[in-house]
Amino acid sequence: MDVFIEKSNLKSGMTLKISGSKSETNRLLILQKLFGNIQLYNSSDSDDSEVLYKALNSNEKLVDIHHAGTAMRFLTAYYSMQPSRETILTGSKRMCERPIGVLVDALRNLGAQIDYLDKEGYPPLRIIGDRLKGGRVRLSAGVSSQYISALLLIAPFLETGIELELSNEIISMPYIEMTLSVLKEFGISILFEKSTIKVESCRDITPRTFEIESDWSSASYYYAMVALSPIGTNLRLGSYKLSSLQGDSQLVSLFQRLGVKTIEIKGGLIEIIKERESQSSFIANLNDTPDLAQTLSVCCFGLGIECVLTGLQTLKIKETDRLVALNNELKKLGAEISITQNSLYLSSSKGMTSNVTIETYQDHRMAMSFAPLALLVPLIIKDSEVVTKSYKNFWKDIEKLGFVLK
Ligand SMILES: O=C(O)C1=C[C@@H](OP(=O)(O)O)[C@@H](O)[C@H](O)C1
Ligand SMILES: C=C(OP(=O)(O)O)C(=O)O
Repeated sequence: MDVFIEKSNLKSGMTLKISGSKSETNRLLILQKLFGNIQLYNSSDSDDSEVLYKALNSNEKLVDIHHAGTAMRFLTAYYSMQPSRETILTGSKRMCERPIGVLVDALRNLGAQIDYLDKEGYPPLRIIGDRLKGGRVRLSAGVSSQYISALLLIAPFLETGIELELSNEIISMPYIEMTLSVLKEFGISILFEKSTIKVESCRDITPRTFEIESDWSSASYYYAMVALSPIGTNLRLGSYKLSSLQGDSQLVSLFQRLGVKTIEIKGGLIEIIKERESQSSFIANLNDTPDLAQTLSVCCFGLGIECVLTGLQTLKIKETDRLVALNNELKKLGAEISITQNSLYLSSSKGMTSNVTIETYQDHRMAMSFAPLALLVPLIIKDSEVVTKSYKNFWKDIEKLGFVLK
């Protein structure tokens, strides 16, 4: 369904509670299944977490995880170490275009039996599970950190643990650190030195609960809304803390440069306030925080400022080629933009075209990152339901904040 958003004003002083981090949730769902005695609070209600939960609690041979990258990668490792189980793991058309060869090769080197059912290096996969022993394996860290997290999550359950030797430049490092932090919280012994990560075998943990922090990537859209509003506008978001496991909490310093200040207040809330005008140009390397690329570039366009983003090499293998999608849609609004394989350049601009229809390319972040522009001009977001991949209540929540949707 397409949604028409009238030119709207953000209601200042409102409070929103956002659902749990999908990255934290999906790691913990795997560990919960493997250890059995973990209780989760504030789990993500995203499609990606629902689909993973369902897969982990079903004995079906055919498992379809739709668009969920983490579910695809984490389950490839998980099914590989389930003795006497055969699984056909597939996903949406786009998922079958997202590479998985680096992970499959690493698992095969550990003894896993995995076949490609269509194109070499891509889902769908046939996985014949077995008791993997573990050991040392080398893989590239330059394509997706999810391959590394997938191996780290099963590592405690392998007889000898795992030793990963990472080659190439490490991308999305905070997601690897999140996986390691979660394992450490359960008392699992980890050593990360230079480019080698060792995880010890450990099958038992003391039963415990885990309170998942809300999703910082979802918070980014509210940062953009506040940045595009008059000075003094503020919102309160929960449940967040400034010392987060999520790399996207770098929003705090990134948006400080766009005039938005963050304060941690009691009760697990943060307050974000438009404190001053933004800088006149914005330059950032997003190697650690690729999911913020759309929010930041669209917000800079709304602010009319120059924007130079680098470290974007992974964007082309996400839900869509996000660099091409940004280039197409920002151009429609009147932006002067150019892209390379790993960067985006946006000139400073004045004004934008009204009533443009934004294509979303089956990418939740295309819909949510363009929506804040309705604070400046009316616009139409195509296939608005895409947001449920990570943020089920997005449209309801922004209506509460004053956005007028039709
Ligand atoms: O591990 C995770 O939870 C994620 C890692 C990142 O992917 P890449 O490592 O492929 O960049 C990120 O873009 C994705 O949304 C979630
Ligand atoms: C890239 C994303 O997710 P995934 O890779 O897990 O599909 C995302 O949520 O922006």
